[in-house]
Amino acid sequence: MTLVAGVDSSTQSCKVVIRDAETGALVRQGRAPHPDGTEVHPSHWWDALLRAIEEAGGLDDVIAISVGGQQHGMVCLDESGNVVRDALLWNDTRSAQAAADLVTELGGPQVWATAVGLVPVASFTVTKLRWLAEHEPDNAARTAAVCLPHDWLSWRLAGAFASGTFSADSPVPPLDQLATDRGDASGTGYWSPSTGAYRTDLLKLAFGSVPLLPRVLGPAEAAYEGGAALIAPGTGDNMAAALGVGARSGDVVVSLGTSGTVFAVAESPSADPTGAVAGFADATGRFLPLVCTLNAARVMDAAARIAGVSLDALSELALQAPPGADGLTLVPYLEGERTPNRPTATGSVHGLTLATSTPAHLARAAIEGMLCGLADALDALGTKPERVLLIGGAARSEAVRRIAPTIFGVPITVPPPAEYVANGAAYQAATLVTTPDWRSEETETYEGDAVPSIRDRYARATTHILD
Ligand SMILES: Nc1ncnc2c1ncn2[C@@H]1O[C@H](COP(=O)(O)OP(=O)(O)O)[C@@H](O)[C@H]1O
Ligand SMILES: O=C(CO)[C@@H](O)[C@H](O)COP(=O)(O)O
Repeated sequence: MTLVAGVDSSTQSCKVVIRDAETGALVRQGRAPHPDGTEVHPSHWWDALLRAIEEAGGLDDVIAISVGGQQHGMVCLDESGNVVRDALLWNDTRSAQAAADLVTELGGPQVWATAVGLVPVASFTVTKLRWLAEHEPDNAARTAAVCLPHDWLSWRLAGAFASGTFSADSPVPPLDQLATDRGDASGTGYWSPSTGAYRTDLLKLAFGSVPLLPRVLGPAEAAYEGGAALIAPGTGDNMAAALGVGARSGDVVVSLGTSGTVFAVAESPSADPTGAVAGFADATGRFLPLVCTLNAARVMDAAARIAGVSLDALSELALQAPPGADGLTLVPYLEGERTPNRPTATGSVHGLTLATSTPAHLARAAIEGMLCGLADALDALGTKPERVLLIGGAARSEAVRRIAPTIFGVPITVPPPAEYVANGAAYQAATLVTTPDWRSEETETYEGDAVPSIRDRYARATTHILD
């Protein structure tokens, strides 16, 4: 059996799957948590990856590996390859003003959308670099190279394979060996999906100089060869999820992880001047228009904490309340929000009465509020899906699966719970060594009558938000 490994280094944890390259059969897996917070030293991701690899039984028998990683995080390296400061993550909103400034300086949202397929908001790397230049000029001056979480982990893996040392002290390769892929590069704000080239002029506008950037690889190009295993180009976690779930034309994927994302596979690049849709590239040579919210699975974590129950109990409670929770409406801007662009917004609860002041109503309102944000995202995407696939940690909740059709107004297809980002990365690794024939597993379909009043009420509630 020929084995490949796939890694999902996402916001909350690192997961590793080891699969048969030919059939995709799962052989072993492991996981380890990441620390909380929106700025994290990348060494924590490396430690978590090493622990997840160990739990997955090691890589000695693996011939290729690929890393899918949380998008947009700013990893700055000095000339020796040391990390300059903690990485600012996709959900860190301190660069909101930098984003607004950059939009104005280049001539408005349309110019950005045409240039790089997206309009800057705090999530994107380019705005974090502007923040760094303005607020930490010494760190900016020490920055010799900038890369993304998956680029950095792949580069560290290359050093580990080359030296045979998988530890905190594994040597690192030279900076000019850093590599990335189209998918993750398209989330920086200084790489154009339509031309396939860096826009170093935009990086210079933001940062004042142009540090070394990773080479951008095509889907079938190995990033590193010569060690004990090939290292595939890797990609952003959403691009890897699209691969893992086998997304095809006509599909829309709704992913409920730390972020909520709604995306589709497209044949041509997109440029949305409203900024709602980010016109990313994907990991197959095509494109991945995507809408992202900052508030998804953790809204349920928060509701469970308030109610003092487990996630499973929260799910059961939510199904005890009626659709619409008798008017209790929760706007889940617990981390600010990205779509709509409300970086300083806070969450709110509307419609409290004696009758709606129950844990069951709160549970239902939390799930409905989270899903309403994603239903708005689906509208913004503007495609009429043939299938809506629901994945991510919160898709494990029975209440989420059953409530989703009432909010989205379409049937929802739910693949078996699995690590689709890690699976997609493993699939990418398999393509380096074989022509994989991975069968997709049976899906379940959830249907239910749409209840438009829930979204109407939610829309009204979003106009009464405190910053
Ligand atoms: N049964 C469940 N019901 C609701 N939420 C769940 C359930 N299982 C896991 N989650 C949530 O899913 C989230 C992790 O999902 P995941 O897709 O792995 O996130 P990420 O990729 O952003 O790290 C956590 O917030 C966790 O609480
Ligand atoms: O910023 C985005 C997409 O643009 C997020 O989707 C990140 O890629 C983080 O993903 P998760 O950790 O929630 O999977």
